[in-house]
Amino acid sequence: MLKDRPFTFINSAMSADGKISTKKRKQVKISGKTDFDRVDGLRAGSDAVMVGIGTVLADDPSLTVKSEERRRKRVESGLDENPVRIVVDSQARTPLDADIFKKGTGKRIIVVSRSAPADRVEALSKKAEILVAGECQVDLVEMAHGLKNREINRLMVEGGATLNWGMVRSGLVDEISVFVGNLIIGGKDAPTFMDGEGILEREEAIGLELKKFEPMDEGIVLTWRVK
Ligand SMILES: NC(=O)C1=CN([C@@H]2O[C@H](COP(=O)(O)OP(=O)(O)OC[C@H]3O[C@@H](n4cnc5c(N)ncnc54)[C@H](OP(=O)(O)O)[C@@H]3O)[C@@H](O)[C@H]2O)C=CC1
Ligand SMILES: Nc1nc(O)c(N)c(N[C@@H]2O[C@H](COP(=O)(O)O)[C@@H](O)[C@H]2O)n1
Repeated sequence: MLKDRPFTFINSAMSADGKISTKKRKQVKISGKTDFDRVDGLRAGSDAVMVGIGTVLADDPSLTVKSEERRRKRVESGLDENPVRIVVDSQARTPLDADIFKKGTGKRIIVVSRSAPADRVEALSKKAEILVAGECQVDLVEMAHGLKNREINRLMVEGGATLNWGMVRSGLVDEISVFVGNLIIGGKDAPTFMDGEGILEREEAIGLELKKFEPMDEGIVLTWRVK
């Protein structure tokens, strides 16, 4: 299976109660300085960094490598300054003035479904490569094959809650790293590390093997292998 798709890992930052934002669903700083630097290293070491359209609309991330030194090293080894930036966006809703287009150099891919409005796809195709996968919603397995065919061998997923779940549920994730910060956010409407549909029975749970735990800033980074 793995040879048909990239090695894929999710990185996220959550509160001690598992929230990745507040109920306002806007970007919240959970990581400390050391963790943000660790995340930057993960980005720099990846072929591509991917988010869902919910994260683009909520956070407007640039997903660039922040360290000049890391960007320089990438260029020295024949890569673009930034990994390919990917948005999973069934209906081609990515704003044309999103920061992923405005900030940093390098390739962008917008993954749309076959039902995405043609005019939106046309407009986005001037800013990014368009990868079509799925009928009404992006088919993540088809997408993963498409990314592998584009020589994306190491894929970093940076959320949000819905895409994280979709990727894990589709059996497309090899590893998870999560920074757990020293705060509680609460709220039933605040996004958690994994939202989506969830499961009904314990037997359906996705098993993990703990690989590493590392105190960082005022929290801890947990690294898990997905069984
Ligand atoms: N603390 C952290 O580390 C991070 C926090 N966040 C936070 O997370 C929140 C955003 O999360 P969320 O709203 O869940 O949005 P996501 O970024 O997870 O995007 C979800 C959207 O992706 C699209 N999508 C397309 N195909 C699929 C598929 N097969 N499976 C799943 N999703 C698919 C859907 O929209 P469509 O049908 O239109 O395609 C879906 O609504 C924000 O509050 C943000 O601040 C985000 C990243 C990291
Ligand atoms: N690792 C991490 N820690 C946090 O505390 C965060 N809030 C996030 N958010 C993610 O980073 C994206 C922003 O990236 P840029 O700084 O714009 O490059 C954001 O969209 C989330 O995916 N991550």
